[in-house]
Amino acid sequence: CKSPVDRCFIRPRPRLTTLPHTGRTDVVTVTPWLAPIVWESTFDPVLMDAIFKPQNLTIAATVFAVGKYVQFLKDFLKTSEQFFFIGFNVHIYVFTDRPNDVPKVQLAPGRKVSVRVVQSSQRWQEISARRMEMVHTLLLELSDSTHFIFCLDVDSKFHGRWGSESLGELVAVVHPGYYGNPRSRFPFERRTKSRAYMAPSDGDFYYCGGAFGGSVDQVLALTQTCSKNYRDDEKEGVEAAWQEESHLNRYFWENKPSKVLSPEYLWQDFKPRNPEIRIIRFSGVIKNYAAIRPNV
Ligand SMILES: CC(=O)N[C@H]1[C@@H](OP(=O)(O)OP(=O)(O)OC[C@H]2O[C@@H](n3ccc(=O)[nH]c3=O)[C@H](O)[C@@H]2O)O[C@H](CO)[C@H](O)[C@@H]1O
Ligand SMILES: [Mn+2]
Repeated sequence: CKSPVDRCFIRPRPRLTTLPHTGRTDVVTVTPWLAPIVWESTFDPVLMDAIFKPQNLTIAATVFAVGKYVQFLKDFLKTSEQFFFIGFNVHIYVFTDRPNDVPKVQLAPGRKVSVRVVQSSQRWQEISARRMEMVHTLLLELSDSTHFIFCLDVDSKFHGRWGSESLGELVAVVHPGYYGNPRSRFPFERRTKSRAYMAPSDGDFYYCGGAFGGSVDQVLALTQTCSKNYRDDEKEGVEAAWQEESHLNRYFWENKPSKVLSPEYLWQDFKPRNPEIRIIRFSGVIKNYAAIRPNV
């Protein structure tokens, strides 16, 4: 047998009438609109890479490190070298107001970091929310040679594989804080005056603002809508409960993600690991908000 793709002919074939031995029965693995929900043991990483690697894809990632958040870059970049799309072309775009403080991290062949200088703000809410329009501007400039993009929080580290299994046209990550809660407890924007408004009966999952992605075209559309809605709210003196995360959730309600990533793809270090979380791939570090944000 020549390639890992061929290997699927010699490994035990899944039988449709019995639960596959590689599947999961303790968690939901498909949405009601038939998008996969990616958990450990629902995919074969060797097979997935054998499908995607020959396509010579370039994966972009954006990360913002404004003000004191530059301190998170070193671990973010170093751990991305260990776990994020290993063996693919990866281009990480760092947006910062402190370009001289961006650490030099040793990169494997095919991997690149670019720095883009952005303005700071006196409010962390604005720094976080304005990411949408800056990502949108970046995407307008990218050539056809970039295929997929992920937009990630910087205050985080990779701890496990994040690879080709996460690729899709429109990719959302379920927020680690709310996946056990009923819809009524999701912290959606509930005021009708905001464009991020969600009615009590609305919502599939509560998705996180700290990680999302998809094809360049799909993320272009997403960032255009979310940044416009944030700006239009702002003109009327309205800021959604969780800024761009609220607008993102509204967007994913109207535009269903084609792939959903489980909270393995954005955990939080302060949370104990629940039994269904067999691997933590990416996780937010514990931080002292008062010490690192420009406002409280
Ligand atoms: C895990 C997760 O889903 N986190 C989301 C959550 O809070 P978080 O508490 O995780 O927000 P945060 O403090 O990490 O801010 C979001 C991101 O904005 C950037 N930043 C923020 C402040 C600053 O002074 N400098 C700077 O660079 C940085 O990339 C940071 O990772 O809610 C926010 C809503 O506003 C965002 O949706 C975050 O993505
Ligand atoms: Mn964060």
